[in-house]
Amino acid sequence: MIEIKNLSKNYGDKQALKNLNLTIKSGEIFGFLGHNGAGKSTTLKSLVSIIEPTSGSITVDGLDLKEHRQEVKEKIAYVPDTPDIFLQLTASEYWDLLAAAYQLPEADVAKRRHDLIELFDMGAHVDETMASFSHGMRQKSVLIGALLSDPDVWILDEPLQGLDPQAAHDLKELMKAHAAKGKTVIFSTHVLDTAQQLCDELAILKKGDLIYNGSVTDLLAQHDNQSLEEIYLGMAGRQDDGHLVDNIEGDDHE
Ligand SMILES: Nc1ncnc2c1ncn2[C@@H]1O[C@H](COP(=O)(O)OP(=O)(O)OP(=O)(O)O)[C@@H](O)[C@H]1O
Repeated sequence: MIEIKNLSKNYGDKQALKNLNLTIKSGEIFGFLGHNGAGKSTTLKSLVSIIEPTSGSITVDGLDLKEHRQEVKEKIAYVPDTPDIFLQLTASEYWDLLAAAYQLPEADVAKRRHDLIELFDMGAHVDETMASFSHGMRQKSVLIGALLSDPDVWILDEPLQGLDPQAAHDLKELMKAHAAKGKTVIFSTHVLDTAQQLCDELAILKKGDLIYNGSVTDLLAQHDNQSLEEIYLGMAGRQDDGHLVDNIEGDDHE
């Protein structure tokens, strides 16, 4: 279980996160939704200690992140929102580097590495550089690297971005299977269908504020016959009755 208490993050005088309180239970898929700049990546980066929160605390399975940083990090797989990293390395060198950093014995990791490469159809590309990859191939390489150590908690920032339909399907199945084993999957997405399909629980952020936390089922039940898109836009969206689109593509401009 992950507990986030009174978490705030300021960048200079910009408040990216305002007093966030959340409990994320093991065995569930937890999704973060929110417009660009709402604070999703800031939250996820705080959970993996990439950024230092301005205030508040995070505990993972009862361990305070500040006091047990290394121990907690070993439990976590993190996929950042951009896969443009270690571009000079081949995919194989990148995974070797991660296995060494996590001190994973070759014998333990070999089968999982092989299986992940096969699942994401990267076998023909292991000796090619990350720089030569398409966005989706880099994303697959980063996913394989993050999941090599078989950590309990997966924290995935827009993980489906750029994946082909097969890889997206496979990753969603992996996420469900991981949660079904009683482990934790946390991810952010802008794709509401994906959120509806996958999430047990949701947090919706708006300009650093938490505006909804609960199950997708409850959210849909509270809004008769509305789609998740309609509900989401009603809560987090702009109230402009469509005139901004008309300004650009309306009849007056024909
Ligand atoms: N390193 C930084 N320096 C200054 N401001 C930052 C920094 N990182 C994020 N911010 C600001 O913090 C706010 C939240 O950003 P964050 O990246 O968490 O949003 P997000 O919800 O992940 O957005 P997106 O959907 O576009 O990825 C934004 O206003 C952003 O400009």
